[in-house]
Formats: sequence, C-alpha cells, structure tokens
Amino acid sequence: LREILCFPDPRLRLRADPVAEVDDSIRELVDDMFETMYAAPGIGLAATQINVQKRILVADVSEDQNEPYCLINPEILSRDGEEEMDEGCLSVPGFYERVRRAERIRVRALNRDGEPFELETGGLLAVCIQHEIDHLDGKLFVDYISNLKRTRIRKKLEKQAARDPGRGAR
Ligand SMILES: O=C(O)C[C@@H](Cc1ccccc1)[C@H](O)SCc1ccccc1
Ligand SMILES: [Zn+2]
Repeated sequence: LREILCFPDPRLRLRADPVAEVDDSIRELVDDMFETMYAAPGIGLAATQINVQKRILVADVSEDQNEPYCLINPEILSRDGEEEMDEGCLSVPGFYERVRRAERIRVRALNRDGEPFELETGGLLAVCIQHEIDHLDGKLFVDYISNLKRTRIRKKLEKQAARDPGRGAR
C-alpha cells in the first residue's frame, strides 16, 4: 500500500512526465496503484497522488470492483456535452464540491502491456478519467471552486494534519 498525499501538499501540484517504456517496473507500480485504490476505497487514482510523477492512472467505477482500467500517457482526443457532479478526492478527504466536466470523452492511452488503445465513454468513468488526468497535470477539483471555499478546506486539512500527523502514513 502506498501513502496518498493530501492537499495542500505541494507535490500534488507537480506535472507528471510521460512514461517512456511500459516495462515490468511500471507494471508493478500499476499493481500497487490498483491495490491502493481498492483499499482506500476509491474509484480512481493517479500516480501523482502517491508521489510518483508519471502519467499513469487507474480506475474502476464498477459495483463489484471487477472492471479495472489502466491508462498510461492518457490523451483526451475529444469532449462532448457538459455534466456536473459532486466530486470527492482521496487527496482532499471529507470534502465534496460540485464540478462541471465534459459528459462524454474519447481518450487514447497505453494499457498495462504498453499497447495503445482508444476508449469512448461517458458517465462516472468519464468524470473519473478527467479527474485523474487533472491530477497528472497538478490540478485538483478544489481548483474549480472559489478561493474562499478552497482556503477553508486548506485550513481544515492543515489543522487535521497538525493534530494527527501519522494519518496519511496509515
Ligand atoms: O482521484 C481520486 O482521489 C479518487 C476519486 C476519483 C473520483 C472523484 C470524483 C468523481 C469520480 C471519481 C474518488 O474520490 S474515489 C472516492 C469515491 C468513491 C465513490 C464515488 C465517488 C468518489
Ligand atoms: Zn482525486
């Protein structure tokens, strides 16, 4: 299990680098990310959140946690429509805010075996992938809300971290 960085940790603001070659060490990292995501529990996780600046995301929005997606060097090819939903984030625990994103996306990426594929999707998976790609660009869902709200969230999480420094490590 990997520690998940918490806002306002500046390392969450780093832009992740493309993966040059999908080798066994990348596959091991992907497996660690799935394990960390399912244990959180979460429906998505970006490598940035576990302090790895590589353009890798994992997602599984299925009820039975049996529809895993791994996108390496993801690129959104097209966006359609618009939808809003209350988003949470494993790096901003306990806070949910309405975020507007594209309703459907077409995305190209490499899979766990390093093969290119394209995915056209909507619904929660589309929202999740957009949320994770933001992480790879150093963006958080709190960047879409007002400064006042973001500051309040930052202060609450800083106070929590001061009270219970070990929480993130567990
Ligand atoms: O990237 C993360 O922190 C995991 C996010 C992914 C996500 C956020 C908003 C909308 C879709 C996906 C989640 O916080 S994982 C927790 C969760 C679990 C079930 C439903 C929504 C959020
Ligand atoms: Zn997140």
